[in-house]
Amino acid sequence: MPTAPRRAPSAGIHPDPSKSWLRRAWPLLRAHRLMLITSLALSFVGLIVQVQIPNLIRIGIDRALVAHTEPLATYVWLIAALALVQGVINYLARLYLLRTAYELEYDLRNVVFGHLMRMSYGFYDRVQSGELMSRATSDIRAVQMYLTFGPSILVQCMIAVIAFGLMVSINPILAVVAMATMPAIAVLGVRMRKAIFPVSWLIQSRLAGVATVVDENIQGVRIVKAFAGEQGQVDTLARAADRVRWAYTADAKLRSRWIPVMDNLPRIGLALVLLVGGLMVLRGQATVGTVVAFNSYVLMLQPPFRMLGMIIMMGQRAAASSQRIYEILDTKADITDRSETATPSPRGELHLRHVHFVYPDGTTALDGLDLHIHPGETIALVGATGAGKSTVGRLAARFYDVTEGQILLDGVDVRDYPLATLRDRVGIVPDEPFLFSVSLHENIAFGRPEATRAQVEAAALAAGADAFIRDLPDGYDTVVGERGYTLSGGQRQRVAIARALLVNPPVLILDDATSAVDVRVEHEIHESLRTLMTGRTTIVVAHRLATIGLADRVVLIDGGRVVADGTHAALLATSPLYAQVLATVSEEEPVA
Ligand SMILES: Nc1ncnc2c1ncn2[C@@H]1O[C@H](COP(=O)(O)OP(=O)(O)OP(=O)(O)O)[C@@H](O)[C@H]1O
Repeated sequence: MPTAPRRAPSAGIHPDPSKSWLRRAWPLLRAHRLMLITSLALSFVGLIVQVQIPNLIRIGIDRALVAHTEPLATYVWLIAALALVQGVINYLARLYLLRTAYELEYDLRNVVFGHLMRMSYGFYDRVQSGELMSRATSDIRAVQMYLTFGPSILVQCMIAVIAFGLMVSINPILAVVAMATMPAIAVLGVRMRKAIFPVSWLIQSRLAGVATVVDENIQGVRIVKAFAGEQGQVDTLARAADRVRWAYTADAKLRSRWIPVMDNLPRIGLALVLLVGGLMVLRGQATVGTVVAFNSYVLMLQPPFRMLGMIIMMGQRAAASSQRIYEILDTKADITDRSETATPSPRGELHLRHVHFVYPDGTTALDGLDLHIHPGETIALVGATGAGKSTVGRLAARFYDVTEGQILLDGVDVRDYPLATLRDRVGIVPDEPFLFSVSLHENIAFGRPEATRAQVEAAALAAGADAFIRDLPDGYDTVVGERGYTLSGGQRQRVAIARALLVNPPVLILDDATSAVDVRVEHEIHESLRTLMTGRTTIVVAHRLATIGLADRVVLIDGGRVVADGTHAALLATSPLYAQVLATVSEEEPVA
């Protein structure tokens, strides 16, 4: 299916954090100002038309029904025509307003997601994905709503000014009477929102809580089932759902207390207009048409006054939401292109010099590691759990930057490569390969989206994946289930190997690529791995004896540094620690 070309966001957020949230969001609004202003202008015109209708009713009643000086039909047609015009104008105003809102949301979403994609591993170590999801959805919506619906509500409030002017020109005393309840409606509206607002927040966060429980259980359903944890999880969900129920009930109680009050206030306004207006009619100071028209004005004016409270709360919510979005956008990506140095032609020589590395949470993983790997060499990294083996690969591919020391690829510091070039030259097959819910072709071609079917098939063939893919109902077009769970561990592993093969990097890091599979499948994968390793420098993080067998040289790591380096046989003979680590490894070796 051809994908639509992506529209780049029209604008971003002002980068200066010292500015107010609205000023920082200003570039976004400005980018869509034409559409927003058109919508606001249309809605203003619509309101002017709307305000004319009660006045026409007044004239119609007074002249056609009371004085009999003009035909009734004239007014009926006139009002119907104005209603039609107002309908068309309102349709356009609403259309443009919603389009502005969704364009703005599109921009904000793209800006936030683009920034998230630039962030490094360190950032994702710190933040919770649920928290990010909520920022990327409900916070963006809250800001969008205020930026677009806020001005629109303000324009609607202008109706009060226009209508009041018109009422004063008809009957000043009755105009004041008609407006008498409006301040009370505005004040009570603000109070109502203030009372309801915290509960709405509570509902939002509790709904997010339920979503987290559901999400974790769907993601972790295999563990839940494996440990017969279904009942426990159902109870956990019931507790979260009960918290939501409580918050909704509290919200319902508040609303049922406030809404009748808010609904009845305009009726008091109507009664006042009838009382004062009626007395004036009896004394000949006003016409019947005026009383009817002012009734309509009272009803027309109360929604904008009610909405004042809403706009204040929307503003507060948007301010809080924008701060959470800005927090993400203000976090600078720490792994970025450093300089524009000429990159040497790839040979695959990797040299780690006195590398120290401390994870963002303070854990020291590497502590003065020295390692030189020659082009085309395959080394196995061996060590006890937590020794720092995987960290070596993460630093070589620059998922993190070294704290001290240097990693040189073909004589140039990895930090001096453009990131895209570096990632092309250092490939990683992780221990838990991640597959996207797209076709197998797209999964294999992830690093080379332009690859042809023939290239994808060749990579899959070399990785030993071609045969099982062809057996699937749609072959290479088969869409794998979420995270590739419709495939077996060994199949996923082979798809990941094919993905790396297609990119063809001169340096390859296999992070324990066979840990998830049984010995028979491991044997088959080793065949694929051998193909993968030929002609390139390879680091294998090895947990199994068989994997160590793939390497020319074994490097033993302990406490974040190299403690022994040589062939398997030499290390076995000279390093008691190596023998000890191997003994643990062999114990973990699954029985075939
Ligand atoms: N993202 C992280 N944040 C903080 N500390 C981490 C992180 N990843 C690893 N560590 C810590 O760094 C140290 C080295 O971890 P590393 O994953 O490199 O070990 P390893 O030798 O690959 O272990 P294993 O064989 O168990 O996979 C460990 O103490 C580990 O707890």
